Amino acid sequence: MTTGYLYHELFGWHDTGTNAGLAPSDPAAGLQPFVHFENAETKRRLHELIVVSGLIDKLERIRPVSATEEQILRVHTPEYLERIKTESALPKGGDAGDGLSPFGRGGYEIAALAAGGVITAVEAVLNGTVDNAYALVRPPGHHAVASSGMGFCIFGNLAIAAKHAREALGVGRIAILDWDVHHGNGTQSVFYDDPDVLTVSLHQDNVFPPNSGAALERGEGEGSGYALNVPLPPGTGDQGYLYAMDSVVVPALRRFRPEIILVASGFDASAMDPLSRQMVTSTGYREMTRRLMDVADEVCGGRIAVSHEGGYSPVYVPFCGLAVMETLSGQPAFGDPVLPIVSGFAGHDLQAHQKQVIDEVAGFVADIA
Ligand SMILES: Cc1nn(C)c(C)c1/N=N/c1ccc(/C=C/C(=O)NO)cc1
Ligand SMILES: [Zn+2]
Repeated sequence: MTTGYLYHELFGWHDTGTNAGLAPSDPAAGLQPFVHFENAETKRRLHELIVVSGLIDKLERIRPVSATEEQILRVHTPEYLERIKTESALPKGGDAGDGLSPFGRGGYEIAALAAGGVITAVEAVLNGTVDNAYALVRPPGHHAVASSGMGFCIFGNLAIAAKHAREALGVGRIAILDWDVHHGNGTQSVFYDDPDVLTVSLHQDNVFPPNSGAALERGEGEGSGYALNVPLPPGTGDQGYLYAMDSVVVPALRRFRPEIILVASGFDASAMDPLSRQMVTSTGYREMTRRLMDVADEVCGGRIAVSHEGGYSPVYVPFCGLAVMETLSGQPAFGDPVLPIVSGFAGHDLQAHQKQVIDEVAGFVADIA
């Protein structure tokens, strides 16, 4: 099994400042400056664990190539692209649109490298250089919509890569699974009316964006039925996520039969994440990846390309990400010293109210033609 791995130090230089990602510091309101939750550390620590664990020697290193303006414009408006370029040239940079997604000078070039990194990883999988790939990119992308960034995202990295695969490489059906704990609203919006791109989002119910990702968001027009959303209750642990994989994701992929599966891989559903309230452990991520690989082997020659999204625990993101990449590459587990703590939490078993949500969405899978 040849697994491609893409990372670049520039991703650690994306400057998100000290507004914590929630609101600019404001002493009068008691808001002290705080490192932005979407910071370099959570990605750099994952990269360094991949190196220190020795897994890096089992992976095929892929060098990112920056996305071109033409590639970015397949998803984003010219006005938005120009605004990012203009603000990126300023001494203190700018913001992607919601005041929570800042970038420093040169932020455009880094965001273009992130989007291009995902394109590069997808191309390596499609041309057979690697069997599957993980692009550890930053800034993340799954919240970005055509005319604005949001939720720490500047460009829709995976959406741009999927558009490239279809429009430049002639790929037919593409499935995009988003297991980041927040709704993959941006990716969904790009393909909402497209029956050839299936988007499936597993997320904690109504965390971010507000009022986004309900089970009844199922696509529109020609794309009706080709968006699936599983708004999981807070506290959902490994078995809840695995039941969602078995009941919704795998059956949907079997019916849809994509030519490649893309994954928006955030680790903010982990049991140690500060921005959400799920309980997934490295074992949960390992098993989710295993199930995805099994169905990918069935339907699309194992072709999977993964793009890093959120995940804000500097302690646990490394072990969750390592578990995914060990599974993708068929390597044995290095070990997760945090696992005894988080796997011991009560509530990992499938709960009735979680099963109810998942079973409702499972009923929609039959509408995939
Ligand atoms: C502040 C604020 N104010 N209000 C009203 C809302 C709803 C706010 N939440 N902001 C957030 C909360 C979480 C994220 C996570 C992004 C991610 O990890 N995506 O994968 C982004 C923005
Ligand atoms: Zn997230």
